[in-house]
Amino acid sequence: MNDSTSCAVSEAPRDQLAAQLAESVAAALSADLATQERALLVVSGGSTPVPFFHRLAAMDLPWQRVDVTLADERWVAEDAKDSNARLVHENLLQGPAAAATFHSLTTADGTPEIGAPEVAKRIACLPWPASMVILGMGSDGHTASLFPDSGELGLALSTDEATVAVRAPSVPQPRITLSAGLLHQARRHVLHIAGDDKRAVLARAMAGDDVRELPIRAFLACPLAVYWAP
Ligand SMILES: O=C(O)[C@H](O)[C@@H](O)[C@H](O)[C@H](O)COP(=O)(O)O
Repeated sequence: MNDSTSCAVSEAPRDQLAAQLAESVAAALSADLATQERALLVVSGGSTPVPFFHRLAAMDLPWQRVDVTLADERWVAEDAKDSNARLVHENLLQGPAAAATFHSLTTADGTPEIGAPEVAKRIACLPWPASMVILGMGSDGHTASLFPDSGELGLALSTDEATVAVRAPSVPQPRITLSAGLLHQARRHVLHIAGDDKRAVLARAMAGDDVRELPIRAFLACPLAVYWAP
């Protein structure tokens, strides 16, 4: 795995991949914490990151100096079963990593359109640039909540704002996403995916350039370190 090579692919069983990614994230946080007081890690939801969260949570790091937030979130209560905040609390903020500070992407407002400005203010107070952004990807090529069928995709790809409220016919709940511009600011970018279907989507993304068709394309030149397992 070479974090400086665009789209380098690491192939390993999923648990081994999770361990490798946890090592890489810990090294990035340690390197940044050697020169700055606090470091920021941006993670994604979904099913893929769970074993990685478990590995990272056990790492020996000065977690009390680490801020954690999400690339995107469903606009649901933090204790809802499909809340990414809940996923992070239950799987990452455990053991040594419980000392990290988590910053959610939701408010008590009824919609992300109302809550997004407050979340943006919260997010602006974090120690940017993030040490690392870890993205996932759906089989439609979405990443974070940048969905091909969302009316807000163009805004999320172009705005200088930190957050965008998103609705997409392909997903049941409204969402909030960090904008592509803010995600781009991170020092390091990782795409963590598993399965032959995701690999095929990535190959298709790498063979073209229409970001609206496959929004993951917005990150292919970051450079993006790809962690893939069968
Ligand atoms: O679900 C989320 O919270 C993220 O918005 C999404 O971008 C996710 O990373 C991909 O959909 C991959 O999800 P899986 O890991 O479940 O395939």
